[in-house]
Amino acid sequence: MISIQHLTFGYKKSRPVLEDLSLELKPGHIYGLLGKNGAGKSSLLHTICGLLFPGKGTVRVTGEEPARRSAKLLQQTVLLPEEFYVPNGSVHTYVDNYAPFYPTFDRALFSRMLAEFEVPADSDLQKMSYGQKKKMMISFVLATRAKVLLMDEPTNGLDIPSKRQFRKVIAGTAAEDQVIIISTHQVRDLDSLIDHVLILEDKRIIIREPVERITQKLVFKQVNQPTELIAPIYYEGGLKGYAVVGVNHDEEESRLDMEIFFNAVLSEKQQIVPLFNA
Ligand SMILES: Nc1ncnc2c1ncn2[C@@H]1O[C@H](COP(=O)(O)OP(=O)(O)OP(=O)(O)O)[C@@H](O)[C@H]1O
Repeated sequence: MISIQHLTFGYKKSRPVLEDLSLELKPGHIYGLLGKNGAGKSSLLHTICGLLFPGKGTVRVTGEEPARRSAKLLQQTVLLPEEFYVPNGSVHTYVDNYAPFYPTFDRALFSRMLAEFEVPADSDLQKMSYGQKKKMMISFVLATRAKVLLMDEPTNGLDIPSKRQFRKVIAGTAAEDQVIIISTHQVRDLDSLIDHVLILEDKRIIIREPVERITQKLVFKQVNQPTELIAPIYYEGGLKGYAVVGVNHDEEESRLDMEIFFNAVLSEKQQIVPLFNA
């Protein structure tokens, strides 16, 4: 569905943000895109939807180059940016104006999601809070039923019940023919939703793994002392003891702690990345 080969992109030629980045993404999955501030996550999402153009290499979405901005592809690729603009008017007016760009737009689904998020459909967009606008935009993006949904920090600004509703609506609408990429720093909001982890570091994707494979290779534990795990690769102390990551030598079952995994990968790249390339 999404095939990126040797992509190099930079706002200035002399300073690439993404360099020789290759990535294949398949439909039917929810990918969590993680990376430090400034790693290039938003730039990558903008390149996938054709708002930024590759300097070198190729980006293909359903076989087409997004940079060509064909109507057929634009109807099937939707980006929810981190910062977005809403025009004057009501939610109804917004849908009347923008839904026609998406032939698969599902108005009934949109109304159900607004109700789920408790956003009144007759609200004036300019009078809504940031969180309410965001929930309207999330509902719109999902209701397009587009094949490629790209969301940049979608849970920023959502209150705690809305984060739970967000997980519920995504889990309830994600389809087998869709690729969903969610760029986030709020991994704890989403770690039950994401089924593949992408880590962008050093201008390329250094981890692209299904959650099950991560927990096959690594074991995640909460312990009183880090030494309770033989040869831990990484640990972090907290109020309840230590979160520890080690090599899963004994095929132990554990639950992926995405935040600890991300920190472990960045801190112990040399040890962890080769485990997945083997
Ligand atoms: N419009 C722009 N012009 C010039 N440089 C830019 C522009 N947008 C982003 N950059 C630079 O490109 C790099 C990657 O930015 P990008 O927004 O893609 O990162 P990010 O991983 O999404 O960051 P964050 O997690 O902070 O949102 C940063 O060094 C940033 O300063």
